[in-house]
Amino acid sequence: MLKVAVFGARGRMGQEVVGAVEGAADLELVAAVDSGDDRGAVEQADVVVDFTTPDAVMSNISWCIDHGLDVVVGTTGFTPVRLDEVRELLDAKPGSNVLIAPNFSIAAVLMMHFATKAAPFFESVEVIELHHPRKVDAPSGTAASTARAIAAARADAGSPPMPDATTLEEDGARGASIDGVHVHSVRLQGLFAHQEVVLGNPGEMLTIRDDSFQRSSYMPGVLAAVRAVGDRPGLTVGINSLLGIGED
Ligand SMILES: NC(=O)C1=CN([C@@H]2O[C@H](COP(=O)(O)OP(=O)(O)OC[C@H]3O[C@@H](n4cnc5c(N)ncnc54)[C@H](O)[C@@H]3O)[C@@H](O)[C@H]2O)C=CC1
Ligand SMILES: O=C(O)C1=N[C@H](C(=O)O)C[C@H](O)C1
Repeated sequence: MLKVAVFGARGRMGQEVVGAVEGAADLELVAAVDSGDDRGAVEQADVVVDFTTPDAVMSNISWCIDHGLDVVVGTTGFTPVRLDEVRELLDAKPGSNVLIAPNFSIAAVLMMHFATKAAPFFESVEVIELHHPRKVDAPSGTAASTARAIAAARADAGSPPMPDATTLEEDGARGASIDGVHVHSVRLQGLFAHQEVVLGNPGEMLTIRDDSFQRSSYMPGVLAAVRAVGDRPGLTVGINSLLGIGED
């Protein structure tokens, strides 16, 4: 039995992860902790799963590395700078493995993969993410990660800058620009988690869209990561390699 602890256990995702771990025959839930709870039982775990907040997650990872525990992280807020900080923590105290994924849903992982492949074939690409209004961060971690991957794919392919004549703009009207890719965030009652990547050429358009309707959509990916992280030294970003989908 692989022993699992959950950080953020009383949150929306944490509760779903607790249920998924309890329902898996090969996993044992040894601790379910939230803000302010005692962490004593976490030290028995093989793997900690973190779905907390962008403010808390770096110190949580650091705590796990200090205690020699492997970590699966779904919490958002991971810029390239933060990923480098995690690598530095691992270098300073080897022994733990960390897997960080902006999105554990198969549909979202494929959406990001297809969008990255398609991006160099189009003159214009923008990202529109739509979420429930209780979400605290914008843009979503998935959208930020998609934009970075699209920008990298276009740079590798030698794509020219995207056409855009905007010189007069109300603040924020063109969304966030992440590595030059515009990202627009919608927060709407009734929605859960959705993203479109829109790609345009003269006379044609491609839309790549994924929809998560419920948090159970993340659980196969989270449990696959829990089972795999022990065999993946250092930092793994994304679950593409676990699913055999191209490169992370
Ligand atoms: N990677 C993925 O596939 C997904 C990622 N997320 C991300 O997961 C994170 C959590 O989302 P939700 O569950 O909706 O948020 P939430 O606000 O419902 O839950 C966060 C929980 O973390 C707790 N918490 C805060 N600091 C803590 C600490 N230091 N130790 C332990 N617990 C702590 C809070 O008290 C709260 O219960 C967000 O960053 C969200 O964007 C959400 C869905 C899927
Ligand atoms: O907060 C959420 O709900 C979600 N957060 C993740 C993100 O920011 O990308 C994943 C998914 O979109 C749901």
